[in-house]
Amino acid sequence: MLSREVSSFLVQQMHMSQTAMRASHKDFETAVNQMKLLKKDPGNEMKLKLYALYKQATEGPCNMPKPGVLDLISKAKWDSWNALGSLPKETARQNYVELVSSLSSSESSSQGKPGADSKQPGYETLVVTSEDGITKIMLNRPTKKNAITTQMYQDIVLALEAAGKDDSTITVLTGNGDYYCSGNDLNNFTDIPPGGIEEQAKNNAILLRNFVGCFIDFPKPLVAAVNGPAVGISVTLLGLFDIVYASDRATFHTPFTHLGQSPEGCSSYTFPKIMGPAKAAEMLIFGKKLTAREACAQGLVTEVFPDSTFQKEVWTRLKAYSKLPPNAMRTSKQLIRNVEREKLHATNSEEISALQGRWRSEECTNAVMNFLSRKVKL
Ligand SMILES: CCCCC/C=C/CC(=O)SCCNC(=O)CCNC(=O)[C@H](O)C(C)(C)COP(=O)(O)OP(=O)(O)OC[C@H]1O[C@@H](n2cnc3c(N)ncnc32)[C@H](O)[C@@H]1OP(=O)(O)O
Repeated sequence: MLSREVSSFLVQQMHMSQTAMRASHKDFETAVNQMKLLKKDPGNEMKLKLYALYKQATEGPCNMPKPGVLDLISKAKWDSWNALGSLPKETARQNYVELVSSLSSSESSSQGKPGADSKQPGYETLVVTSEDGITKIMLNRPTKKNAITTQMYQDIVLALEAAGKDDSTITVLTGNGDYYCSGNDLNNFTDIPPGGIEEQAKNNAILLRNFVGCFIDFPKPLVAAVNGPAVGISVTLLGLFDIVYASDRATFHTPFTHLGQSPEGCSSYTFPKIMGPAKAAEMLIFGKKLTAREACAQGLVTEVFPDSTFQKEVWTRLKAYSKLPPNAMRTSKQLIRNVEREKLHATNSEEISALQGRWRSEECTNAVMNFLSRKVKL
C-alpha cells in the first residue's frame, strides 16, 4: 500500500516538474470571470482579500494616497491592498486564482447538502475543552506524535475561530502523549487529488495560508504548553504565540532543509526578530535542534518547567492569569501584535509561495519518500 502511494506520488511529481506551476494570465482571467458566477456572497473579509490580490496582480504594489479615516470602505480596501507590500504580481495572480478556486469548490461541494453551513464540527483528532476561563485545544493523535493531517489543519482553524469568540479569556494549544507535535503529517503529500500534484500544492497553499493567518489574527492571549518534543510547523508557529511554556523534555526542531523544504509559520520573520539572525539561521537553514533551556535562552520559550511538575505548574499559573480583566488583556495583546500584523500576513504569503516551489522539487520528493518508506527518521 505504502509503496503504491509512494510511486503514485513520484509519478505525479515528475509530471508536475514538467508543468509550469504559476497561474497564467488566462487562468487569472478565468478566475475573474468565475468570481462573477459565484452564487453565495463570500463575505466582506474575503472580498477585501480578493480585491487586494486583484489590484496587486494588475497594478502592482499600492501607491495610492491613503483615503481619509471617514471614507471607511475605501480605507478598508486601501489597507488590504497596502498590506500586500511588495508581493510580486505573479504571486498575487496565483493567490487570486487559488482563492477563487477554493470558493468555487466549497460552493459546489456544499450544494445538495441541506444544512451544510450550520453543521457543527466534530473534532476527530483534537480535544477542545473550556474551563476556568481557559479554552484548551489539545492535539490528540499521540500514536502519530500528533502529526498534523489536512483535516487537523482545518479543525484547528475552526477551533481557534470558536475560541476567539467564546467566553474564555485565554486559549492554550498543547499535545496529548509524549510529543507536543511532530509537524506536518508527511502522508499529506501522498493524498493526491484528481487534479494531480498541481491541485494538491494549490490546496495545501490555501490551507496553510488560512491556518497561519488564523494564528496571526487570533484576538486573545494565546499560550503554547509544549509538553514534549516539537517539530516543523509546530515550532515555527511559536513566534505567533504570546506565551510559550515548555517541559524540560521538550526539544525544538525545524529540519526544513533536510526535508527539501523552507520555513513557514512566519518564522523567517519572527525567528530572526526573537533570537537574532545568526541563531535563527542555525535553526531554519541548518536544522539545529534546541533543547527547552536553549530555546528559552534564545527567547523562543517563556519559561521551562520540570517535566514531572509541568502540567500542575502551568495550569496553576494559567488559571491565575485567566482571572485578570479580559478586555485589558485583549487590548494589550492587540497593541503588541497590530504593529506587525500586515508584515506577518505578507511574510506568510511569501513563505507559502516559496514552499510551493519546494513541494515540487526533487529534494522534497526524495525526503518525503525516504520517510514514508521508513528509510529515514529525523
Ligand atoms: C498542508 C501542508 C502544510 C505543510 C506545512 C509544512 C510544515 C513543515 C513541517 O512541519 S516539517 C516537519 C515534518 N515532520 C517530520 O519530518 C517528522 C517525521 N517524524 C519523525 O522523524 C519521527 O517520527 C519522530 C522523530 C517525530 C519520532 O520518532 P520515534 O522513533 O519516537 O517515533 P516513530 O517514528 O515510530 O513515530 C510513531 C508513529 O508516528 C508516525 N509519525 C511521526 N511523525 C510523523 C509525521 N510528521 N508524519 C507522518 N507520520 C508521522 C510514524 O510514522 C510512526 O507511525 P507508525 O507507527 O505507523 O510507523
